[in-house]
Amino acid sequence: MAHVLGQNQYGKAETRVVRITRSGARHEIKDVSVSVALSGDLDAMHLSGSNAHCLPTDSVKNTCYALAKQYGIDSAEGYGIRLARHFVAEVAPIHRARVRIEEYVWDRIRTPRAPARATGAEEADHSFVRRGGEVRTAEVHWDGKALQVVSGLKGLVVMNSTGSEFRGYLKDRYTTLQETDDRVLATEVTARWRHSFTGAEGEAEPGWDTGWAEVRDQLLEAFAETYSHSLQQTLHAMGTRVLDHQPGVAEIRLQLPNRHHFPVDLEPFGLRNENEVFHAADRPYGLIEGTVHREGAVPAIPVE
Ligand SMILES: O=c1[nH]c(=O)c2[nH]c(=O)[nH]c2[nH]1
Repeated sequence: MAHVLGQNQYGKAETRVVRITRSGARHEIKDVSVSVALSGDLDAMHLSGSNAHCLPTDSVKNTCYALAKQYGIDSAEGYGIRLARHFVAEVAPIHRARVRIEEYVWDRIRTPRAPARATGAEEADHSFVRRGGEVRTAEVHWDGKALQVVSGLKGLVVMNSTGSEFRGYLKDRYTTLQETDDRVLATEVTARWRHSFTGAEGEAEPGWDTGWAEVRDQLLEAFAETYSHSLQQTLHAMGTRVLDHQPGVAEIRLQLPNRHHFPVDLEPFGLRNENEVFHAADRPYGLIEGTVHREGAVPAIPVE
């Protein structure tokens, strides 16, 4: 008995598009994951092996980038409608398109040093923190004699849409990376800081909550205000900022994965990508880690 081909669809899932709009110094960012499923006259592809009706999923992905460049991403819905209409209108065998979009929302980092503007004083022009997903951590060790308290946070995702370069690095025969004087710098901060508090009789306990909030602010401010030659240098600036302002913190350890944003090559479609459309890669990632401690303090936060 013959079997019947039932519902089928295909497309590209989870294309990560970051669209930066640069209106002068003040940037806007849109960060989405797009999943497109197309269906239509695709029976022959499954039954006979003819690919004549198949627009490659690679082209579907490219379309996501190209339309983001040409029309921007005004809203997830608007972008989704544009994409869905595009495939049905432009690709003859395609009769239905389903476009799912997840949008990651970014807020501007607030820093006292940001230029005051009519539109949002104290908000950085090109430094952003991703909303949601952040976790506060604490680790306490007590062996009956010595107390060790380490506060922390993880999942704090930040981005500078400019103000970052990476050049002058060592090159060997396997180096293909091109130098850049203007790149997107994005990372997901894991920070742990050890308090000098010993819990001795009569020693005042620090305000854990206010201290934690201050450290978070200082990490964000340093990230936003540092012109970055590398993530390593930014790490040092962030750690130093915390030690400068928190006398009760003896050391801070930071783990900063470099969340690479690769400019998409739009030349094949006759479009110029002027640092506007990026592919946000999730792996592999550079992993930059380091401790900043006070002179004389013996680092005790474990290296993971
Ligand atoms: O800030 C960076 N540090 C690196 O060590 C590195 N390595 C790399 O390929 N890109 C970058 N960026």
